[in-house]
Amino acid sequence: MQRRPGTITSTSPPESDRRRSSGSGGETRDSGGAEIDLISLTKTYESGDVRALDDVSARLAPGEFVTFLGPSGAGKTSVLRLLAGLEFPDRGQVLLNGRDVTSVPPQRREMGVVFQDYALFPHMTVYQNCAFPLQVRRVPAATIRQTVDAVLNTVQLGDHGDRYPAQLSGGQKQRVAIARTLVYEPQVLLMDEPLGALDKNLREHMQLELRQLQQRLGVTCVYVTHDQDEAMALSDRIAVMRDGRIEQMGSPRDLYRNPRSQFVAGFFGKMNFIPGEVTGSDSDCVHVDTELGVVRASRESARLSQGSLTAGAPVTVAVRPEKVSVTASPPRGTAVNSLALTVEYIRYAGAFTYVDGVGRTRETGVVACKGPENSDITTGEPAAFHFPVENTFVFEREPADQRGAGKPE
Ligand SMILES: Nc1ncnc2c1ncn2[C@@H]1O[C@H](COP(=O)(O)OP(=O)(O)OP(=O)(O)O)[C@@H](O)[C@H]1O
Repeated sequence: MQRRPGTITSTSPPESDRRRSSGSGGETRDSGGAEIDLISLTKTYESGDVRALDDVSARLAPGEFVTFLGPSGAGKTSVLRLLAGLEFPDRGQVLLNGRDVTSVPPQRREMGVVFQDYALFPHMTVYQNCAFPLQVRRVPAATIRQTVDAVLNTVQLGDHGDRYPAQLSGGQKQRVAIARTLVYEPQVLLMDEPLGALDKNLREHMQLELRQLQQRLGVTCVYVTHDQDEAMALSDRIAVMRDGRIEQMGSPRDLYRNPRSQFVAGFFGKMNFIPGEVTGSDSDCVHVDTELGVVRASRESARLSQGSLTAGAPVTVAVRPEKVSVTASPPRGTAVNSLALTVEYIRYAGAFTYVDGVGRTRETGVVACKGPENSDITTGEPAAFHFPVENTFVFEREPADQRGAGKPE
């Protein structure tokens, strides 16, 4: 059954029978998530002197998984808290299926919230933890049993209902925390670093589970993390936040391939950054003088304002290690973007080999990511590092403390 746009649940019993049906395996089936509109959200906390959110706007499609990613203090949690109704904006609106819920209190929004600390009741079993919110709302016992059983099956804990939180692994506890929000049948799941407390292996496993669960239920998911790998693995789209604003929003692939700023480029995967100055441009390319030599970038991959295209403008050249080839001698023919460097390290990483090249001062360098073969390259010897003009970005130079993470180590 399709949900009516604009429906907001009250604290009354969940609409289990109308909206969710139990499959033969006792799994929950849901009819979809809500569309969310964030419109010009601006927020300054009373005790704070910084603007936590500054004109944040985004539209999230029903069933979409959107991650807010950014460094500490960028405003990620503030977005989530405004969405949940735990804070209210100074300006702007939150729409749920087109309906303004900006002033609606948290318990009247159809949203489940999961935080990093699972906040389970230690003296209650898994089943009781999930049943409690429904008991408080005086849902009939038979409905509670049916709903909790179905939800525990959904998170694959159907046979763990009698356990206490202390008898569960971190991943299982987090699944109970998720299950507890699903009993409300939310159209939206809000998650703030929910996997932050888990070790790497379990975290990766839970990422997969979370994504599968979200896709199965069709719920709209808003996720907060500062971990770019997690964001890439989970999301349909990522909003990269910085200083209370969305710097860029797009699919993981789009952000990786077409970063609009040095900050975003540095947040995804590894990136070589080489400082330089513009020497000129023609109809095809921007020319940049760097400590390693002259580099050209196609006009399409130059993210420069007209003012920064003038000779002498400080810029940063950026190229992905996997776009850099390295050979003992320069390639035949054109010498464009071919840098004569000294091989400092060769690092074998299983399927790949990283080759680190440095310039004369050894302060600036380029990392190439190659297949395992590299027999003609030797540590301490000269080599040519070359990369295509069309894969070379040029960004306005960022102050050192504002660059994104992710430079090749
Ligand atoms: N209750 C509050 N009172 C005052 N300032 C606050 C409050 N909550 C957040 N801030 C400030 O608002 C800004 C954004 O905080 P927010 O928690 O949204 O960032 P974040 O990106 O989630 O950071 P983190 O990754 O560290 O959790 C920060 O400068 C923070 O110090």
